[in-house]
Amino acid sequence: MIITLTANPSLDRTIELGAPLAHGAVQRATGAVQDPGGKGVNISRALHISHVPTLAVIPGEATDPVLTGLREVGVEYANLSTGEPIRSNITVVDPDGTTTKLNAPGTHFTPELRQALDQLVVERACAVNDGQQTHWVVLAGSLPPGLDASYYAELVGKLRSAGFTGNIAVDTSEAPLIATARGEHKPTLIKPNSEELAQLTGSDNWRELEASPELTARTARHLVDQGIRYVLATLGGEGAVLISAEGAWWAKHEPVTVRSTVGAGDCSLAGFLIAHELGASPQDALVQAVAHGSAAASLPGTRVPALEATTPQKVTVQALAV
Ligand SMILES: O=P(O)(O)OC[C@@]1(O)O[C@H](CO)[C@@H](O)[C@@H]1O
Repeated sequence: MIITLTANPSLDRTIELGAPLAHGAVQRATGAVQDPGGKGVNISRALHISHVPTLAVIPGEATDPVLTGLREVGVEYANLSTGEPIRSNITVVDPDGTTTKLNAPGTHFTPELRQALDQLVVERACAVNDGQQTHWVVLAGSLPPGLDASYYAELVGKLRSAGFTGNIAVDTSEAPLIATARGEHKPTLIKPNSEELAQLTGSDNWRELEASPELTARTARHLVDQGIRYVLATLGGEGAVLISAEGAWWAKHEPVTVRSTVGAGDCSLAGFLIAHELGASPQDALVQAVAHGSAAASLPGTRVPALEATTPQKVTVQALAV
C-alpha cells in the first residue's frame, strides 16, 4: 500500500491551441481536457492504473469534481472536508508541446485544519488498510496558504514519532523542499527536477545540471551523505539520475513525441515506486521511472500511463562514478 498526501490538490484544466499562445489575445482552443490533479493525486492515479494498492489523502469536499473524478476511475481516497472548492490549475499547450501553466494558490488552512490533516495522514499510515501495511507515504506538491514551509519536514517527524517505519518520499519544491532536506528526520527519497536540485544546493545554474548527469550526481551526492537514501533527480528530456549510497545511475529513454509534460515527473516517481513494490533493484526502479515519465509526456493533459503501456526496453542506463 502506498499512501499519497496532496496538501494542495487541483482540478487540472488543459487547453490545446492550434497556434502558439499569444499574450493578450483571444484564441480558440482545438481541444480541452480536465483531470483530477496535484502531484500526489497523479501518483495515486498512476499507481492505481498499474494495480498497485494506493490511498490518496486529499483536503476537499466529497462532491468536488476532483474527488468525483477519482471515484470514477476507482482511486481510493480519504478526504478532509474543508468547506472550500479545490483550486483549478490551467495548462495551455502550444502546437509544439510547449506548456504554460497557471497554478492557483489553493484553500487556506487554519491551524485546526492542519491538525486534522496531520492526524488523518498519521492514522492512515500507521493503520493496516484493506489488510495491507503501508510501505511508502508520499508527501507531494506545493503547500496551500496557511501551511508553512516546514510542514512536510514536521510531518516526516510526526510519522516517525507515531511509529511509522516504512519509507517516506517527498516531492515538492522551493522552501518546503529545502526545509525537508534540512529537517531532523530525513525522508527516504526526494525527487527534485534540475531547478529544484539547484534550489536545494544553492547552485545558480540549473540548466548546467540538466545538461550534465555527472554534475547532477555529484551535486545530489551531498544529500545522500546527509541521510536521504535516494535522490531521484529528473532531467526532462535527458532522463533521470538516481543517487544512493549503493551507487549512481543515469537512465534515458529514446525520444518520444511530447503531448504534455504536466505530471511527467509525478509519473516518474510512480514508476520508481511501482518497480520498488515489485522488488526491483534501485537501478531497475530508475529505468521504470524514466519509462513512466516518457510515457506520461506522450499523453495529453495530466493523463497517466499504465505499466504495460511503458517501454523500459527503450531506456538505456549507465553507472556514474561519483
Ligand atoms: O502547485 P503545485 O502543487 O506545485 O503543482 C500542482 C500541479 O502543477 O502539479 C501537477 C503536475 O506535477 C499538476 O497536476 C498540478 O496542476
